Amino acid sequence: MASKELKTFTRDEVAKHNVDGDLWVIIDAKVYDLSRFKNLHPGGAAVLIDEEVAGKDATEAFYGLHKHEVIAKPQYARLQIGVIEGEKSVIHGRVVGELSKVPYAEPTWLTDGYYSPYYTDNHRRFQKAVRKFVDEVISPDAAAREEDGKPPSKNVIEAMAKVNLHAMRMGPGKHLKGLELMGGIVKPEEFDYFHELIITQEFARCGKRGYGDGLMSGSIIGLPPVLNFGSPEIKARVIPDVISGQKLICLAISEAFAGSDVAGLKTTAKKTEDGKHWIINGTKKWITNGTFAHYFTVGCRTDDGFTVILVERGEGVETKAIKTSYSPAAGTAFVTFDNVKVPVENTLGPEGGGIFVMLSNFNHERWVMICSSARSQRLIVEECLKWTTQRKAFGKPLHSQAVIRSKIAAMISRVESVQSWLENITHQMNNMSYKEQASKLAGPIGLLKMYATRSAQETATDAVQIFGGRGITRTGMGASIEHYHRTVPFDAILGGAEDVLGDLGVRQAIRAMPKNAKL
Ligand code: HEM
Repeated sequence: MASKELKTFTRDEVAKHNVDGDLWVIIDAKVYDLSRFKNLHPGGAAVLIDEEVAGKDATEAFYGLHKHEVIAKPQYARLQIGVIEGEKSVIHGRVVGELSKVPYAEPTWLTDGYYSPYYTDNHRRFQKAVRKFVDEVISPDAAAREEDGKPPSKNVIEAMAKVNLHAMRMGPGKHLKGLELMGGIVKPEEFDYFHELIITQEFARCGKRGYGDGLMSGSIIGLPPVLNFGSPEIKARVIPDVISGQKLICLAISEAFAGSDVAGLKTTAKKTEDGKHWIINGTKKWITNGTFAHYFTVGCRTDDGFTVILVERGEGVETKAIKTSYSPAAGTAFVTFDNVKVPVENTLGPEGGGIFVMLSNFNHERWVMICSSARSQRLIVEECLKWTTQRKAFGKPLHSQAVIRSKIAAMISRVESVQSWLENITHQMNNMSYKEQASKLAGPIGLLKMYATRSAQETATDAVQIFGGRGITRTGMGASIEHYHRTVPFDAILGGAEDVLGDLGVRQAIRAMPKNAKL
């Protein structure tokens, strides 16, 4: 509705429209005519005709029961007929590209008046641009695709390619050479792990876990073996395909038979008699992006042990969707390889050296997952702070209950400690060679991922308790909480189960114990 059509009313005038058939309410200094909408109201007519609501200021009642996005929808916004004389609306939803003012809703470095040793002005400019891009391009698609379960839209993948987001999500390195990054905000040689952390954390703000994985997360784990171990010919063909968003690649390691236990994998690759091809047979399970991937980075048993081979979709390759507890937008697949013939040139790294190819990939994958988990937890803190402020129980805001404040205290402490440890590790990554990272950071990253995902699950449980029935309802006020609680275990399983990672961290520490260290 154009604003000039809106009239100005006094509160007394509005109060006269307080009966069935002539029903107005005030919400945030705006006047709504609900006379006809009343019978369509999902919450029923009775609550609107109630004498506490009809003709009155229903701001508090409205925000106790609806998200702001309800009233921002065009079909409801047009119920507005006027504004209250001399008053201004103060409530607004997320503003594109803006930082939240809710305490702890942003990491410290993005909070007014606080400092950080890690981020430069360039990181800040980069964050602004990525946030705007996510708010404008990705978030609307995330909400729609999470609902209909289709893969992320092609126009989003293409828009990401245009600013080279796919390439940046592989981390700093030679693959960025000559590319214009985020419209030139950051030079390829300046791009560091804090820039990548920013991308991952801004993406996580969409709060749609299945879609998030659908957004080419398969490439983040499937492409590095090609980048680091592919032959020059393979690199020249596959890398441009993937970073331009034209083709998708996924990592196919885990099987119904084995996950973390790579030695237990059953997919085989046998050489043809002339030694020119591999013949691959076997199955892979839980392969993220598998249903729509064009390339598969596949872990195989070979005569020499374990070997990683690049397979293209074609004869003998089949993918079927697996129903998981998050959206099919992630493209989670069961993959079968039936006598698939692949040139030996597609071998990634040395034959029998697949374990090293995989291990060198794990640190980055797990670090990306921590970045994402930390940001998703923060989103939940923001939801809980808003909800406990606007929701009244026993006549007072929910946060007037000490037990609620204690849950929020624990949530804040968890997310802040995860973010601080993460930034410390990211700083180490910026200052270590890839090889040093593999030897010095595998343990800390494993431990932090374990800590982050345990924290995330505790926060999810606390949030459901705070939201009550709404925390288990897919629409309405608690929709984000329900979604988070349902999908949070993905972080704790993908990239290595919690106990395995914690153990890895401690074993690495034990190996480094000095022989002369005694009590
Ligand atoms: C412009 C005014 C209003 C619009 C457009 C509107 C719209 C909606 C919508 C779309 C829902 C479905 C739930 C959701 O998506 O969040 C809903 C539920 C509800 N509404 Fe309204 N509503 C309005 C005003 C009010 C007011 C003033 C009350 C006063 C008490 C109210 C009480 C409720 C209740 C009790 C529910 C059910 C909530 C639940 O299931 O948790 N609504 N409303």
